[in-house]
Amino acid sequence: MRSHRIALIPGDGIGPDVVEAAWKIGEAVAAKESFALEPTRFPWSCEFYTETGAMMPEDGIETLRGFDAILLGAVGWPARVPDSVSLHGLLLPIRKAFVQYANVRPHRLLPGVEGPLKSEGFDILCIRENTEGEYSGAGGRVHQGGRDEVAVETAIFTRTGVERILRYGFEQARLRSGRLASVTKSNAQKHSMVFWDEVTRELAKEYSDVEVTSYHIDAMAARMVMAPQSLDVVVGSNLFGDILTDLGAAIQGGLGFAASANIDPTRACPSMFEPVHGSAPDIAGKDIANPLATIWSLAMMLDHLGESAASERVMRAMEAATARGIGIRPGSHTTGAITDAVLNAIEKD
Ligand SMILES: NC(=O)c1ccc[n+]([C@@H]2O[C@H](COP(=O)([O-])OP(=O)(O)OC[C@H]3O[C@@H](n4cnc5c(N)ncnc54)[C@H](O)[C@@H]3O)[C@@H](O)[C@H]2O)c1
Ligand SMILES: O=C(O)C[C@@H](O)C(=O)O
Ligand SMILES: [K+]
Ligand SMILES: [Mn+2]
Repeated sequence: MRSHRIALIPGDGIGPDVVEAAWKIGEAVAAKESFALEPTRFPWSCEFYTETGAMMPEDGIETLRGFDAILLGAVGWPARVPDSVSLHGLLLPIRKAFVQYANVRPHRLLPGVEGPLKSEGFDILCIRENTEGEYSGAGGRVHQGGRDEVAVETAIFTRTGVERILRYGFEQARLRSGRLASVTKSNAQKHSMVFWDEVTRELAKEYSDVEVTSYHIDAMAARMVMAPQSLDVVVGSNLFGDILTDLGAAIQGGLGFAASANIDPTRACPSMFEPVHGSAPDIAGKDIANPLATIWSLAMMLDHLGESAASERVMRAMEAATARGIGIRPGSHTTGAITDAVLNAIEKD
C-alpha cells in the first residue's frame, strides 16, 4: 500500500483543533483511495517554549527532513511569548531551511459562502516569496532603550530568490489563464523593487505567451477589492504577499477559508501546508474555529504528494458542505459540526 509520512505540528491556540479536524478528513480520504497516512505529532509551540526555552529542539529541522510533508496549524501566543520569537523560532526556520520559496495561497468563494464584496466569481492564486525579502531578519538595534536608539531591518532581495519566485509565477500563469500580476512598490523602494521589476521584464521575454502586468502594492490592494475578477495569478514579495493574502482571505469570506502551501518546487525537502490564519487567541478554546482553511490546505498537501484523486475528494466534500450552508458564516457551526459535515460528504461521494 502507498504510504506517506506526515509531520503534524498543531502549534498554538486554535491550531490543534483545526489540525485534528483536517487529519480526520485525511484519514477518511486515504481509506477511500487505499493509501496510508502515517502521522507523527510534534508538540512544538509557545507552550513548548515556556517548558524548554526553544520553539523546537536544536535538531528539529533535521527531524522534519525525513518526512514527506508537514501539516501545521498556527504558531503564536503573544501573551506568553513575543510573536517575533515564536515566528523566528519555528515557522520561518522551516520555510527557509527547506527552501519552501513558493507560498501558494488560493482565494475564491466556496459555494454558499457570501464574501463582503458585491463581486463574485473571482479566482486568484497568490504566490508569495517565502524565504527572504522583508522577512530576512537582517538588522539590529543599537543603544537599546536610550534616546539615540536605532533599529535597522534590511530587506534582502537576491537574484536567485527573485528569479525563482517569478519563474514559479510565470509557470502557474501558464497553467491557468496566461495572465500574471507582479506586485512591487518601485516608485518608493528604488533599489529592491526596481530590481524586481527588471527581473520581471527579463523573464517576460522567455515567457512571451504570458501577459505580465506590474502593479504597485497600494493599487493592488484597491484592485483586489474593487475588481478581483480582473486578477488571476498574483506574485509578490514576502511581506506584500503576507498582507495581500489576509485581504484575499477577507474577500473569500474570512480567514477560516484561506489555505496555503509552502512549497519547495525542487522537492529536495518536505513542503509544509497550513492555513493562512494564526492561532486566533480571541476564539481559542471556544470550538468555533473554522477548520475549512486547514482542510483545504490538506487537499493541497495530498495533491503535492501525488494523491490528486484524494485531493479532489476533499475539495468536493468541502464544497458539498458549504453549499448546504455549513460553516459559511463565522460562528454559525462548531468546528466539530463542520468537520462532521465534510466527513459525511466524503462517505456519500
Ligand atoms: N502561519 C501562522 O502560524 C500564523 C499566521 C498568522 C498569525 N500568527 C500568529 O497567531 C497569533 C494571532 O495573530 P492574529 O490575531 O494577528 O491573526 P489570526 O489569523 O490568528 O486572527 C485574526 C482574526 O481572524 C479570526 N480567525 C482566524 N482564524 C480563524 C478561523 N479558522 N475561524 C474563524 N476565525 C478565525 C480570529 O478570531 C481573529 O479575529 C499571533 O501570535 C501571530 O503571530 C501565526
Ligand atoms: O508573517 C507570516 O508569515 C506569518 C503569518 O502571518 C502567515 O501569513 O503565515
Ligand atoms: K497558519
Ligand atoms: Mn499572514
